[in-house]
Amino acid sequence: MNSAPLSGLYAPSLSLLTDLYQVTMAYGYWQQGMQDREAVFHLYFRRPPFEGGYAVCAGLAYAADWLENLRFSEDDLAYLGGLKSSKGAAMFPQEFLNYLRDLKFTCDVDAIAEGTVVFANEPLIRVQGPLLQAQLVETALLTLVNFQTLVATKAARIREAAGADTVLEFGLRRAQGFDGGLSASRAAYLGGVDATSNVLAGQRFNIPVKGTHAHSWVMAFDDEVEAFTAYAKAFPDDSVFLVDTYDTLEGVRHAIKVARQMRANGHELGGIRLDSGDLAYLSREARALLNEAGFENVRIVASNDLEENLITSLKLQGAKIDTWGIGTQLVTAYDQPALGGVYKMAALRKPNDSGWDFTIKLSEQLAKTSIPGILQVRRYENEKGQPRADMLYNIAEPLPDQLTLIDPSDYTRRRPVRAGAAFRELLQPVFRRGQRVQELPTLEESRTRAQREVQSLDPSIRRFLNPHVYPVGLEETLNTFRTNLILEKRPLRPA
Ligand SMILES: Nc1ncnc2c1ncn2[C@@H]1O[C@H](COP(=O)(O)OP(=O)(O)OP(=O)(O)O)[C@@H](O)[C@H]1O
Ligand SMILES: O=P(O)(O)OC[C@H]1O[C@H](OP(=O)(O)OP(=O)(O)O)[C@H](O)[C@@H]1O
Ligand SMILES: O=C(O)c1cccnc1
Repeated sequence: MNSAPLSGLYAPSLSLLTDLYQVTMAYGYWQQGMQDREAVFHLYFRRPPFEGGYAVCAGLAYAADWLENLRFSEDDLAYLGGLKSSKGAAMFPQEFLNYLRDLKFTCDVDAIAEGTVVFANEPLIRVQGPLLQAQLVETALLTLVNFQTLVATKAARIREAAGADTVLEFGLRRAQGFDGGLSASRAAYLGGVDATSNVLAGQRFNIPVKGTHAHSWVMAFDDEVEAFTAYAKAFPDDSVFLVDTYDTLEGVRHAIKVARQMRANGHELGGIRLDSGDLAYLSREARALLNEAGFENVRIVASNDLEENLITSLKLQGAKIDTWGIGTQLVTAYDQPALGGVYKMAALRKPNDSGWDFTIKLSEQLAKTSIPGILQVRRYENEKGQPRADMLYNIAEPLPDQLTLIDPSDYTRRRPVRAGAAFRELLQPVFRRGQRVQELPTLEESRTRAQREVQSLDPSIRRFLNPHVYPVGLEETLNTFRTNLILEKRPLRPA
């Protein structure tokens, strides 16, 4: 179920889930005879989303599934064969389509496990293999990883604000289409919500499904008491009544009335839901009414455009809310609708030679200049397993004895690595020569990892407002190499 999240969702083949320019470049490389030149690409983002201090990596299960199924079907080839150039000729010749028909994915892929906390500039995925293939997979990897990482991060922030309270994801109706809704539900669960209202996500990913009822249920009856009584008849042990259709506190009194009848019949009301008005005030009043009536265990669910900052504020206001229902803001990542992850070439084998050319994309801003090399991410941790700093280094070059981390956007900021400091390497093999070499963790395992990893971060990095920047440095020889490559590639303009 979890290992093949895309299968059967769309057409038999998803290989055309790409931008046209990947296919035109593939044709060009093939025409040049460059298709098998070995190349290395990294997928990374340049800034954590939501002006936060970290991101939660997600989407690898989808990406691995897509890569494993990368082959062009006859329908795909017929479609590509029908594409025309501006002069009306076939865009791709039959020989190239034949090449695509036989194409098998043979790259090595290393990736950071889903649920790991990650930071700017760290490759989440490294692809190494024939240039044509390593380039062709760019768009799919980005679309599959960017969105889920974004939503998992939003969910982790909401989880942080909610503490030990229950968080339900209610976003499907507001999501970016059904595929957006489905991957958002998966990523939200991975990032830390407890359940979803999305039944398809429940079925496909084994996520617990939960919910209450809508205003229309109340409107379909003559009055609230009748509506609640009918709902309790259908779900005597799992009822949560939505109390704000007409007047919230009056609704709470009606819920209490029905809860008494339920208790007389041996059942307990599960909760009430507030969906409008001042949620701090109304939840406190509702709690008082419920407690006075002997319903201390009836939970108060709140919804209405909630997100992490509102949850924090409501808690500060003394709101008595046990369960948070979160839709729009979570699944659309409302305050930052895209992660901006990129996929950049970092190394290319020299022609007729076994050595590497390390490649770089320059930018006016140092922060946007790519990092050359075949990169690994080494995470240094203290005795308690808390992350202290990450080091990016080039595995194709020997490491010096004394390691120093250099901030990639400010070389004056540097920190030496203590001798014997404990670390783990974050990029782990997923494919070797196109074959899966690792069973990926289940969604549940990735969710557990995410909670553990986020909690292990220093609170200064987790805070929402102006978080501390977690140190990610380039190993000194890599930094020197990068600086020299920038100087070599940048044209000298006389003053
Ligand atoms: N005590 C509070 N402090 C801060 N924000 C709150 C508080 N109570 C509710 N909110 C938030 O204020 C926003 C607007 O609430 P409001 O009740 O006006 O919503 P509404 O959708 O206009 O209500 P209605 O459904 O009655 O039209 C929502 O995002 C809600 O979550
Ligand atoms: O507010 P969200 O975080 O997106 O959570 C989902 C919302 O969806 C439902 O109502 P809907 O918005 O369809 O109608 P309503 O606003 O009129 O209640 C529900 O009552 C929530 O308010
Ligand atoms: O079950 C609910 O209460 C629910 C589901 C979807 C959207 N809003 C609320």
